[in-house]
Amino acid sequence: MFRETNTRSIVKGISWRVVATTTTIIIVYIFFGRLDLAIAAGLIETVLKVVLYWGHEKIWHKIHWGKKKIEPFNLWFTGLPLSGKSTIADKVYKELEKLHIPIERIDSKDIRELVPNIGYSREDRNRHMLRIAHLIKTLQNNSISTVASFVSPYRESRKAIREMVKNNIVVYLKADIETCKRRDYKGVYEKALRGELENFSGINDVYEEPQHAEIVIDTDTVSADEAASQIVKYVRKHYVK
Ligand SMILES: Nc1ncnc2c1ncn2[C@@H]1O[C@H](COP(=O)(O)OS(=O)(=O)O)[C@@H](OP(=O)(O)O)[C@H]1O
Ligand SMILES: Nc1ncnc2c1ncn2[C@@H]1O[C@H](COP(=O)(O)OP(=O)(O)O)[C@@H](O)[C@H]1O
Repeated sequence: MFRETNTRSIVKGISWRVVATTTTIIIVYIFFGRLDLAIAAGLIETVLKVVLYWGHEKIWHKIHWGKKKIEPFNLWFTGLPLSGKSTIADKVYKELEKLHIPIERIDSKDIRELVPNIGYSREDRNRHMLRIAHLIKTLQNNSISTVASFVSPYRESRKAIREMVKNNIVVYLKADIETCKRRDYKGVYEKALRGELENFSGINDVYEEPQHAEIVIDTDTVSADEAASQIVKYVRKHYVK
């Protein structure tokens, strides 16, 4: 993020006055063929317009009509491992970035690398979710929206997130467990089925389906592109009009 310095504003103001005054001088000279008149018009215009511009800006500063506040929102992707969370969330994030709103992407794999000693027990995952909720809340306090993707298999942790975070949009990516196993490019289902992973959601631990998700998409039948487009449409309708 950049902040406009006072020096830059002043230099920009001067450069614009030079361009505008020169234009006025040229136009008056073309019409009347008198350089003295053209320069006088240019000078009067400069003084008058500096004062008028200042007044005009002051008045508009007080008028709130036509201004739209963009409320930060959180898109929360949940679903079984390999249901398509990262794939679709990445696509959605790429599209939302084009709207020039402050937005961040938070994916489970990046966060788990940063937070050591966090496992997959119910207690660990619930604690982990509270940390993520706190992070999102902090970003929202600075008007930054988020696209977050986590398995988040338990209702209580998704409820905690909803309570802590503003404008929470739960996106439940439904997928048949057999489909997820077929997509297993990470080899995690294979490991879980061999008994090498404990508490693996959908295999040897529960995935509690969301009951109040704002968006539900079945990735068995809906392509990743179509899913992303549905989600972006929802965000544009409710938050970025
Ligand atoms: N035991 C166990 N259970 C579930 N998932 C496991 C487990 N071990 C490793 N993995 C891989 O880690 C990813 C899930 O991490 P998350 O941070 O999203 O989980 S949670 O939200 O804290 O429940 C998840 O990745 P995704 O495929 O991106 O969902 C799994 O591949
Ligand atoms: N309709 C779909 N939506 C999302 N991903 C899909 C879809 N069909 C096939 N896939 C594939 O399934 C895999 C999903 O992996 P990923 O996005 O990492 O899931 P997750 O983050 O839920 O573990 C990717 O290889 C993706 O290309």
